Amino acid sequence: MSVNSNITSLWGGPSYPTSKLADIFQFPKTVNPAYTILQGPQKLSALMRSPQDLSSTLELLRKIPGPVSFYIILLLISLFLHAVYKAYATPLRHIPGPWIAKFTRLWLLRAIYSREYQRINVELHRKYGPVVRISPNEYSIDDPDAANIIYRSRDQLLKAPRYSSWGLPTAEPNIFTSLSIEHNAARRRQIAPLYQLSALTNIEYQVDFTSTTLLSKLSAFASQDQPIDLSQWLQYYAFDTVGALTFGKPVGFLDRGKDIADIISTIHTYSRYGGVMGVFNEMHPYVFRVLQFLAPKGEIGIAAVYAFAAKHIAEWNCRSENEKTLSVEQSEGGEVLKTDYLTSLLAKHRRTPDNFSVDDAYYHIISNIVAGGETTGIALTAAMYLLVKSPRVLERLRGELEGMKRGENGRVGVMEAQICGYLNAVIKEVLRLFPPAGLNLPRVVPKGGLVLMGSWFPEGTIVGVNPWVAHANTSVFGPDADEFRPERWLEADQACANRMEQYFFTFGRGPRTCLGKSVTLMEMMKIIPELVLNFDFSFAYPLKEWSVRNDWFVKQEDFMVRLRERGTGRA
Ligand code: HEM
Repeated sequence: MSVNSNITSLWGGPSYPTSKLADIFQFPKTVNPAYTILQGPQKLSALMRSPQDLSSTLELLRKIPGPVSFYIILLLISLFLHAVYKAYATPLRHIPGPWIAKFTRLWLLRAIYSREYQRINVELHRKYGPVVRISPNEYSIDDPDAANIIYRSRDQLLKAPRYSSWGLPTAEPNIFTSLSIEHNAARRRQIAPLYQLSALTNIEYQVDFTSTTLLSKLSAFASQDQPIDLSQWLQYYAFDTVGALTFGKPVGFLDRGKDIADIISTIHTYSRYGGVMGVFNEMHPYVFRVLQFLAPKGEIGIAAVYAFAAKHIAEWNCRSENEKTLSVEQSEGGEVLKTDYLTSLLAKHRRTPDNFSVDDAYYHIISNIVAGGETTGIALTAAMYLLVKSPRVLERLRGELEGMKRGENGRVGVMEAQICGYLNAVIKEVLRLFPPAGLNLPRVVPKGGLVLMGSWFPEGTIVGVNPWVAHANTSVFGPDADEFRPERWLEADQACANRMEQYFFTFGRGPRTCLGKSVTLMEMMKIIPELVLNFDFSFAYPLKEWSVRNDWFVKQEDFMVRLRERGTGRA
């Protein structure tokens, strides 16, 4: 697959900011009764709950000329009988859950569409217990022993087809969306060493560069005593940082103080699309093509990320042979990061052109931006929010950090941060209380079925744990699981610590665990100390809460703060 074909085959962009995409799911207002049935999850569930609506719909259907209405009624009856059969002809019919979810995936669709799935899912488990039926063939699990089986490393369970909805049906699946164990493993092997913390420390100066830009922006806001949306600036920071690590220079969100080419909002809308569409993933290739057809053409949104990457590859290709050799030499010595991911991967291509193509490099770097920007921005926002809300924790953290050693350039080094016990406990607790991924991580029960929590789950059943549910489990994290208390990670005895560690789902579990975990941790370890040492933050509007929306990534907005420089840091 050539670089160009990749770019042109894309769904081009931000055409649908979150609110607009929602409109796509609303069918046109029309007198055609078939549309009345299809008008979206809310209407449909209302229809199912209300016999009056149902009878009026049947009345409408009756008005359609003879044979057509006959076939529609036949179709509805067969669908109904099929749903009833699926609901009860399973050994898992005793598993509790919302009544309607036994019969149709529409309950799940509606719950995800509501953008509050993490809250709904936690409440479901509080009401029904450790296993809940959330669709005719899908079960949400909250049990550490069952989780050990579902996310095991040997004989790993396949990812559920839902993941394909985050992929482009016209292209090779990416590492995250791939449903094939072999494909995923082969692709992961190509780059995994470059994502270890030891490799990343070589290029942490890229993080320092964007940190300095963020801190000077915040200083300016502090001197103007201007309220700012910190969630937005931390998103710019996270995207610029992962951009710098990937391409050797930031995309420029911080400098320009805006979402360039709507890249950030498009990635977010795309994650919402994947989450909602995943429930009926078999329709994704068709819906995607329609959206692609409707999307404005040009280098905007995700297409802009691809174009940005293609431009950097082209620039590298235009270098003289001498320069190229030099950059290969700079990156020689096996799998090491010398300047950025792209240069290292192109160097890998240069060393072993038959095993690793330029397109392979292209394939890998895109996922850095798509998977690594928003997630880290969310984690940083959660950290700052929880610290502003918890003066006790903030004070203890500052106490630890004030004496910490700095690197030569005056910035906090990851090696120094790694040995700060309380800082690491704070980061862990933030990621526990506010995991950025907010849907179940579904897997398919393999041939022969599985016994989970004493029940037999037949082959093909979908099972999964939601990080929000796991982290609210009081038997693992204690009766104060709802509280932000970093000390829990420092005080726990070995057995309890192991149990918490095993049930820590922020980055997933098992062989498909997050590849970029160390990238995020490095960013958090470096920037959180800088922020809390350099500034005092206070809520700009104490009575107004931030807004949180679950679109697979549980993103915050309107985290409005005022800042004051403390004079003890080194902004
Ligand atoms: C707070 C930050 C992050 C969170 C919460 C997060 C969360 C996750 C989760 C939960 C999964 C596993 C999904 C599953 O099992 O269904 C995952 C996979 C993945 N993540 Fe992250 N992630 C973060 C940052 C990053 C970064 C910075 C990168 C890249 C630079 C990245 C790249 C990936 C990739 C490539 C996968 C797919 C791995 C595979 O399936 O083999 N992530 N992430």
